[in-house]
Amino acid sequence: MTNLHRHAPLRVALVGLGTVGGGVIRLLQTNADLIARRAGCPIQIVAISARDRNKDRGVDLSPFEWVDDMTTLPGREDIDVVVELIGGADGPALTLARQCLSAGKPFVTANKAMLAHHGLDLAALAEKAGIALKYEAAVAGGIPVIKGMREGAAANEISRVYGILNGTCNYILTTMEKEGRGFDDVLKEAQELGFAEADPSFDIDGVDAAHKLTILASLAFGTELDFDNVAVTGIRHVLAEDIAEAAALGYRIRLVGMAENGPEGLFQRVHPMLVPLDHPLAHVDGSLNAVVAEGNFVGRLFFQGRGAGDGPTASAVVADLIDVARDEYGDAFAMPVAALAQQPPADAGARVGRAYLRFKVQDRPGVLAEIAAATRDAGVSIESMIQRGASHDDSVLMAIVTHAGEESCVLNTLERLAGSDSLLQAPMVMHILD
Ligand SMILES: NC(=O)C1=CN([C@@H]2O[C@H](COP(=O)(O)OP(=O)(O)OC[C@H]3O[C@@H](n4cnc5c(N)ncnc54)[C@H](O)[C@@H]3O)[C@@H](O)[C@H]2O)C=CC1
Ligand SMILES: N[C@@H](CC=O)C(=O)O
Ligand code: NA
Repeated sequence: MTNLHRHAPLRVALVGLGTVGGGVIRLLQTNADLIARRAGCPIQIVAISARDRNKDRGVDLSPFEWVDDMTTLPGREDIDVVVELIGGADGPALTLARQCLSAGKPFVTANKAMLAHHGLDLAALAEKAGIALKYEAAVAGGIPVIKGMREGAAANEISRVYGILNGTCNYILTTMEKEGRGFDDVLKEAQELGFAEADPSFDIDGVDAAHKLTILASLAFGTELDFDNVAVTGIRHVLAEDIAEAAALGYRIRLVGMAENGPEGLFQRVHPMLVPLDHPLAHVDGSLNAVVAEGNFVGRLFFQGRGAGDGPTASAVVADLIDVARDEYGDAFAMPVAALAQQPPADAGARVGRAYLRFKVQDRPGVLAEIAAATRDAGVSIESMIQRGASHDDSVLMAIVTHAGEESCVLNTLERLAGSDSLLQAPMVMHILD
């Protein structure tokens, strides 16, 4: 340790000792001296808590006091800040957050589920107590996008924010694409690498990305968090054939979270999209995340980095602790809760864009004409089409890219085909990023 510290140590209680908690312990140990110089004081874990005291976590926990009842932490005067790395929108994480913020104890969390659902209430508690509520790890893991949006881009009116917000899905999609491996096999690997949520359906069904998008949208637009109006589609129904057809058409498939704000309302959606090869998001691979924000003075900002895993996520948690030690914090959502605007949701059907439609159909005369008639009657104009027969049965895969048109017309095409006995499975629609 150097002798340049300005203050006594920042004393931390760490709750949750899984992937991220373990990473935080390792990072605070490995970079202790540098962190102390940057923070102006050493950052020391004094107390730890998790569900299972006896589990081997691959880190030495003996220097720390084990606490069985985490609800005792908010009242302790020998603890300066509580770090919550349990997860879950409600339950013990939320109880702990409320107790800490009500008791005037600064609070650091990586819990995007809790923030997406209860962020405004928690921010109001922090505001009332005049203390820090920090959550850099909650969105895009190690990328300092919360700081970037809250501080760096704070002068701008942001019209659109979008990006790849889930490391597990990006790892699955890009590994399937590059190595031709199956979905379940790659998901298992993402879990072993510590990327996935405790319940991985939150990842693959797009819910985790929606939690993060909710937070980003509030920061970007100065609007209240509105998780309930995020339209969510995950990657469960993306087939290896879609990835191959998208590649043949000049695209890569990514799970994209996108939010736009304008006079027509707040548009928020998470869905697999076709990303043109010349767009930077097409080159974001593995557990990388990326966020694009378009500001009226700064122009296009592009943030990229590791969105999941112990090291990157711990990096964000400890950055928050350094801010707490420096006494550098402000309103959790970049302005007082009362100043956040209430914005109604926009009508997605009126959006104009291009789309990819995939049909698995019977290989028999008239099927192509049936689909073409449905698109024509719905007012959808076709830009390109690929049709391939399967070698193992008499099915045909038809992949269509439309010209730009209203999304409601694409949905109308599907409605016209609903119930057709030519379709062997439900069609897939993916919008194309422009
Ligand atoms: N793993 C990652 O790459 C990232 C995770 N996060 C978030 O960080 C948080 C922690 O995630 P992980 O470390 O991956 O989870 P994990 O499942 O590896 O660890 C969770 C820890 O919390 C403890 N825990 C769970 N329920 C508890 C309860 N009721 N009482 C006491 N302890 C309890 C477990 O014993 C375990 O030590 C979650 O909110 C997650 O969404 C955020 C960014 C990235
Ligand atoms: N499960 C999440 C972890 C980080 O937020 C992901 O895969 O991105
Ligand atoms: Na982050």
